[in-house]
Amino acid sequence: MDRDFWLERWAHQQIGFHQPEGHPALAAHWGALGLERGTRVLVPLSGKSVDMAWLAAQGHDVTGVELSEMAARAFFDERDLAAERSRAGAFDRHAAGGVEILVGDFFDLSAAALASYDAVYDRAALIALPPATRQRYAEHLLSGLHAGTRLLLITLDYDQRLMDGPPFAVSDDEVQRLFGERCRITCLDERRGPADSAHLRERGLDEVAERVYRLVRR
Ligand SMILES: C[S@@+](CC[C@H](N)C(=O)[O-])C[C@H]1O[C@@H](n2cnc3c(N)ncnc32)[C@H](O)[C@@H]1O
Repeated sequence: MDRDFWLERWAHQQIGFHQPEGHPALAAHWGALGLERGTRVLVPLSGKSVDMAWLAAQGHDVTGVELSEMAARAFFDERDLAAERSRAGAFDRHAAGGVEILVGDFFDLSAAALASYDAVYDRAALIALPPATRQRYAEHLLSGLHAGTRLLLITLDYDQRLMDGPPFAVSDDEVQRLFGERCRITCLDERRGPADSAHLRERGLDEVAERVYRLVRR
C-alpha cells in the first residue's frame, strides 16, 4: 500500500471507507477519554473524515494528516470553508474552522510535533496498513506521544483469508502486542456481526468484529 495506491483511490473516488455520517463509536465513546475543550487532537491518515468536524465542534483543535491533497480540499470544500494554506515542515497545511489538515506522509511527522498532541483518534488508520507498516505506525506514533496522551482506536477483525486488505484484520492480540508495553489498554466496546458497509459485504465479509479501545500512553 504505497503512496500511489492511495492517491489513485482518491483520484478515482474509490473511497468506500469514507463514512458520510461519521463513525457512531466516536460520539458514543469519546467521552470515555475525559478530555477538556481545547485539547489538541491528532487524526492520523484522516482522509476527509467528517469525524474531524465533530471533534472540532466539541471544542478541540484538530489536526488531520493525510497523503491526498484531494481529500484535504474536499473536506473544506464540502463545508464551504476557504482554507488558509501554508507550508509546515514537510507538509502543506490547509486550515479552517478549527481543523487543519497536513498534507503529506504521516511518517514525516516529527517526534516533537507528535508530542504536541494530547489525544489521538484512529479510525481506519491502523487497519488501513499492512502488517509490517502497522508495526512501524505504532512505533512512530508512540515514539512521540507524551505520557498521559489518550487514544481512541477503532479496529476491525475478520478472517483475513476471506479478503485482502485494506481494511486489514487487526486482532485484539495484535493491539496488545503493538501498544501493550507502552499504553494502558481498555476495550470499551466490541460489536460482532455483518460488516456495516455494503462495499465490505460485497467483498465477502459477512462476519466481523469491530472493537473500540481507549489507550493511555504510559
Ligand atoms: C482507509 S482511509 C481512512 C480515512 C479516514 N481515517 C476515515 O475514517 O475516513 C486511509 C487514508 O490514509 C491515507 N494514507 C495512507 N497512508 C498514509 C500516510 N503514510 N500518511 C498519510 N496518509 C496516509 C490514505 O490516503 C487514505 O485517505
